[in-house]
Amino acid sequence: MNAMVKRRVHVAAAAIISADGREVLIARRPSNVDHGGLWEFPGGKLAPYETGLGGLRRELHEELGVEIQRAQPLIRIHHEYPDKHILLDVWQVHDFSGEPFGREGQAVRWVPMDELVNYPFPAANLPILRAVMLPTEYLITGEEEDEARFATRLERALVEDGVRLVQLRAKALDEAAYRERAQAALSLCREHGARLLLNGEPELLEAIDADGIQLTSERLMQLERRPIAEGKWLSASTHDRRQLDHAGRLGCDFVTLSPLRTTPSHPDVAPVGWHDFQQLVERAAMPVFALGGMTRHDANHARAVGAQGVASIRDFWK
Ligand SMILES: Nc1nc2c([nH]c(=O)n2[C@@H]2O[C@H](COP(=O)(O)OP(=O)(O)OP(=O)(O)O)[C@@H](O)[C@H]2O)c(=O)[nH]1
Ligand SMILES: [Mg+2]
Repeated sequence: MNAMVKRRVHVAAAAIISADGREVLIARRPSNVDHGGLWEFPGGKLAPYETGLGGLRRELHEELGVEIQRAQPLIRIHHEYPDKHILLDVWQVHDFSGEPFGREGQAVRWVPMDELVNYPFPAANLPILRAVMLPTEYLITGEEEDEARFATRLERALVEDGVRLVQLRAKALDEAAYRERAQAALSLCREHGARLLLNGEPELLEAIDADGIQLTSERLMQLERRPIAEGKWLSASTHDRRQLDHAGRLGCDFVTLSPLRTTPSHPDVAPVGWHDFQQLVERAAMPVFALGGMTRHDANHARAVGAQGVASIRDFWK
């Protein structure tokens, strides 16, 4: 086949979420088709002139016998298969009518989010799994000198705001003090079912069994290989195309992209703005959180332009 005329395929797929928010519906591809026997998110190729959501409505009706009531964009993935370029346009479906079943004879199964990794999916699907498992809000902890007040603030965000993803950022602390705070933060996060990423060196995970590491953009660019195991979450701070591409090569599970707006903390840095943000995110190989002047009120807009959601200190650290 001539590589110059690789087929371009636009596919719409759905992460259908159970009413309690804990499970997602997956289906097994028949053994006689492309990627046969692998699991997938239900959906299929768009017909000419169909929109993503329009095509998805048709596919879910045909494949599962359900009608979409409410859907939100989750992630768009561009992936090169040997024979084709595929755009996977994935939607999170929160409400639907009808009882899903395999109308084409395929197996369908409700699976708890954190068991998704045990199912074999096509190669393009890894970022989708990440996106399904991640929330729309990412709390970055702010300055705090007092450990008791730190704990109170973190617990407030976990309980009142329902935060489920936390980055412990504490540039003012020395290593010993950081570790101590990390242990306290980890217990609180565990207690409330939240994940904790440590902002710092990958080696920190040897001392503190947190859920992952957030790299600075500087550290990101120095690394040539993923520095932590697949079972832990790797994130990085990015500000431009070069850093996003490098994060993709390194196998980052998600990233932040900033500053979306000008912020008091970085007044001299030119903001990315929604327009460029959307273009950068479109080509990113992993879920992206918008950071910089964001509040939870920006989350829907962020999703609409392709982001996983918003990351913020200000809006959660009260
Ligand atoms: N639906 C779906 N397709 C996926 C996923 N991941 C992935 O790589 N693909 C690929 O995207 C393409 C989707 O094609 P499909 O076979 O579902 O298309 P379709 O429902 O329109 O079927 P048809 O062409 O047999 O009528 C396949 O090449 C498939 O391997 C996924 O999670 N869901
Ligand atoms: Mg299909």
